[in-house]
Amino acid sequence: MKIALLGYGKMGKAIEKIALSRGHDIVIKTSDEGGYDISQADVAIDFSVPNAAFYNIVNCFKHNVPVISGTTGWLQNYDKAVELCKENNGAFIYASNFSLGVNIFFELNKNLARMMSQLRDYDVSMEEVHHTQKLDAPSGTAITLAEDIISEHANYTEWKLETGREGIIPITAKRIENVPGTHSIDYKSEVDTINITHTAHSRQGFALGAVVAAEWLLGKTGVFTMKDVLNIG
Ligand SMILES: NC(=O)C1=CN([C@@H]2O[C@H](COP(=O)(O)OP(=O)(O)OC[C@H]3O[C@@H](n4cnc5c(N)ncnc54)[C@H](OP(=O)(O)O)[C@@H]3O)[C@@H](O)[C@H]2O)C=CC1
Ligand SMILES: O=C(O)C1=N[C@H](C(=O)O)C[C@H](O)C1
Repeated sequence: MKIALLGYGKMGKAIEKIALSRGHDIVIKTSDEGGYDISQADVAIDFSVPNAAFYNIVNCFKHNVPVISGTTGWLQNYDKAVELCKENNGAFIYASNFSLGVNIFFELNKNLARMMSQLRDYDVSMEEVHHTQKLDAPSGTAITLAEDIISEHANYTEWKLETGREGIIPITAKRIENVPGTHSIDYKSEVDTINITHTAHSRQGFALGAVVAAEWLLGKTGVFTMKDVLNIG
């Protein structure tokens, strides 16, 4: 596959290594908005910055190039991207987290939330920890986890980056040098705490998931998620 890397930072470089090891070619690697011909690529992988992702994705739709995006912090435009994908008969996968481990963790989180919904003595809270260069907070993964709890748990309708109030999931975002990504969910009562945590040891899991998603998307049209790619849940 000829791959365009839209965003050649920490993730772009990790994806390049894995893509090459799986026999793919990198035909574009860019950290700019333009100055390349996207139609040279069979597939594009966008890991850029929040204010660039939407443009990069829509540019792929316009040139009939399937696109994977892992960029977080641009989701106010996600519905518009889906609409434009359909209008252009394009192919698109966004995931807040491409790693297999986190996608299993997403399922665990939903199942746990469903069970805890019966137990009114427990309050939920979430913590995410990432490296200090991260531009967005809370992380995209934390937002997915919180939205999944809201959809499964009768007590919660919102999340906020603050301490808890009735009906609100409090999320704490910490920034510590070199942490690839840790997400932790606590259900706390007076007598005990139930905790589930996912800890990424490197960026390799995110990068492998993105390349696997790109391989899966080639030749398809439509809007998909990692659940479709991994066939889990
Ligand atoms: N979904 C997932 O599994 C994961 C998602 N992420 C997300 O991916 C994104 C990138 O992460 P990471 O690689 O760590 O960040 P980096 O800051 O290391 O890389 C982002 C790159 O994008 C470049 N860039 C800036 N503007 C544009 C543009 N218009 N088009 C293309 N590239 C541009 C930046 O260039 P410059 O430095 O010159 O501005 C930089 O090289 C973040 O949103 C992060 O949250 C990260 C890991 C996993
Ligand atoms: O910026 C990062 O590094 C990461 N971003 C994603 C997010 O916002 O959830 C995924 C992963 O946690 C690493």
